[in-house]
Amino acid sequence: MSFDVLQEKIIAKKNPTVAGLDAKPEYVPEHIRKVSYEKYGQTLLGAADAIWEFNKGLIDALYDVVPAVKPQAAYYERLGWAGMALMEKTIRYAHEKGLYVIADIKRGDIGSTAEAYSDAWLGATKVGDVLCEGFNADCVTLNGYMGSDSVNPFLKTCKERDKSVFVLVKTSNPGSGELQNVPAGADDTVYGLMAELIEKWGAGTEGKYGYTMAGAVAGATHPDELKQIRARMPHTFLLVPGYGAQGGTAEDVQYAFQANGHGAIVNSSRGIMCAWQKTGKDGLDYQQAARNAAIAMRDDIARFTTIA
Ligand SMILES: O=c1ccn([C@@H]2O[C@H](COP(=O)(O)O)[C@@H](O)[C@H]2O)c(=O)[nH]1
Repeated sequence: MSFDVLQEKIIAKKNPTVAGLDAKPEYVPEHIRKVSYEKYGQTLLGAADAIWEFNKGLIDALYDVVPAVKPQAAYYERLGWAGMALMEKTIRYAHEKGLYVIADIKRGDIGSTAEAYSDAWLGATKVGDVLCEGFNADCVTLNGYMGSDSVNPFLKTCKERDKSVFVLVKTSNPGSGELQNVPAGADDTVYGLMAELIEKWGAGTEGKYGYTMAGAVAGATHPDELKQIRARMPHTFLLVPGYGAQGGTAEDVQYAFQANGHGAIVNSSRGIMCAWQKTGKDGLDYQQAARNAAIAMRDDIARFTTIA
């Protein structure tokens, strides 16, 4: 079961964190960009080549520290076809290094289109008689606010290919409350109803750690809601973005975990990828800086959360 694999990687590394790979050219140190731009010019291909070198370097520096990486699709899509190839190569390389890959795609659409997204990111596409694999991530993020028919095709693929999903419940951004915190139902909120739906969608697929294949996203920046979500979703693995760059702290994210320290993974993207920008060494030390930042995050979270 996919979340069992993730939980076991977390236990083995004693580290419930995921390193985000938000592929922005500005995050890549100058010495790497220079080589790629000389080869391909200042083009989308040049940017994708520079980010590929950067991603490989980050993965090499982090694979024995973190259990997972989370490439954010928007940054790859922005680079056109070169970005799509970069995404595929990055996922493959992370897998070669034993990392669990969460593709942050936040998709949501009508059933037939959701099926196409699901084939693309978790499954395979039938071409003639042949099933051709696409990105082959272990897990994707989804926007489930279109309802069960937008999520079901992904859950079908999860069952067939042992994958999992994280569905948005309470997002980390400042405006998330505009809709998600609106009162709804009998003494509830929109995000509370979504939490209930996700528990229902996943029911019956629990793995050995007790989590279903339908996980949920709950931001570190809203610790009160995080606490409530943890209590209301006992069978749901949580992805917790918002630590670090968005202001979430180790004290805040402790509420995402169950008493045994299981059931959640905390993301940091800029905090790890851009750590080199704070060392004053022009990015020549970007690998060491990323590694130090990932270790510091692990140790920070361990001050409040112990993994059994
Ligand atoms: O509620 C959400 C859902 C997803 N994200 C994504 O996580 C990372 C956060 O990056 P940082 O640099 O660590 O702030 C980014 O890819 C977001 O798209 C989120 O922030 N909040």
